[in-house]
Amino acid sequence: MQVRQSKMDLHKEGDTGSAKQKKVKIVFVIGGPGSGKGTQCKRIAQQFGYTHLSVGEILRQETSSGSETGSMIQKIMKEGKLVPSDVTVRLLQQAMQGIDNDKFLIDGFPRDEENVKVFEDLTKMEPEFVLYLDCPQDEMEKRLLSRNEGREDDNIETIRKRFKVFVESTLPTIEYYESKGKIRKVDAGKSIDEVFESIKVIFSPGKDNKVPPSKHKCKCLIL
Ligand SMILES: Nc1ncnc2c1ncn2[C@@H]1O[C@H](COP(=O)(O)OP(=O)(O)OP(=O)(O)O)[C@@H](O)[C@H]1O
Ligand SMILES: Nc1ccn([C@@H]2O[C@H](COP(=O)(O)O)[C@@H](O)[C@H]2O)c(=O)n1
Ligand SMILES: [Mg+2]
Repeated sequence: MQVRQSKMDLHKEGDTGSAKQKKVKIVFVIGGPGSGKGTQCKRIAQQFGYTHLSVGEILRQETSSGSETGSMIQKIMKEGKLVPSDVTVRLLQQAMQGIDNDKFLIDGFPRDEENVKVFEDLTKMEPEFVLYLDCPQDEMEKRLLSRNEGREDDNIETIRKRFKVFVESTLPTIEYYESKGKIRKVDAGKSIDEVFESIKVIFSPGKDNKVPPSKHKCKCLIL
């Protein structure tokens, strides 16, 4: 069953049917809170033609919809916890289905092993690679406390809870992708420009991005 006509047709649950093939390249961007995911994704999207989707932003938008799901999400985010993966992945799928691009940067995803499993089950896709912004915690804390964007979760109490979730739930997903040879780690504790210089190497074709040429192409999906 298709929801919308788009160059990007993702699986919907129960859609095991037609043999239409689509090529979509997905890069997950993970790192601790304040590691600079949003900042760097904007630059990558601009320079390399990706569509940047921030999962945190998608969830925040849902909180202003007035729906019951929105209220549930708002409560969870305030506590620095993780939204159930079925909710998150469905909202992410909806956001992707409306976009006519075949290259996506998914910022802030996955956050735990359940995110990974539900994403793989519902979309039948895997990321091309996972960009990991590795940043010292004291630097991330400093950045978040001076971010000043009015986010309800940018207070010291919630920030510490988010760090705990990162260590306990998100780091294991990095190990999972490491075992698949998909982690591209950069030192995100440097200046914005310096971090982007390291990232450019990873995204530039023909550079030492450790993606073997045969695997660098988009995956073909059978829908
Ligand atoms: N390399 C850097 N050096 C100094 N400040 C930075 C750097 N990267 C980002 N910042 C600043 O730190 C703050 C957090 O950055 P950003 O919003 O990109 O992080 P994030 O990883 O998306 O965080 P979150 O997970 O909370 O959404 C912003 O105010 C941003 O301008
Ligand atoms: N996969 C995700 C991503 C985010 N959340 C929730 O949103 C909060 C903010 O996310 P940012 O990426 O903008 O920092 C995060 O603390 C979680 O509450 C989520 O549940 N699952
Ligand atoms: Mg962000």
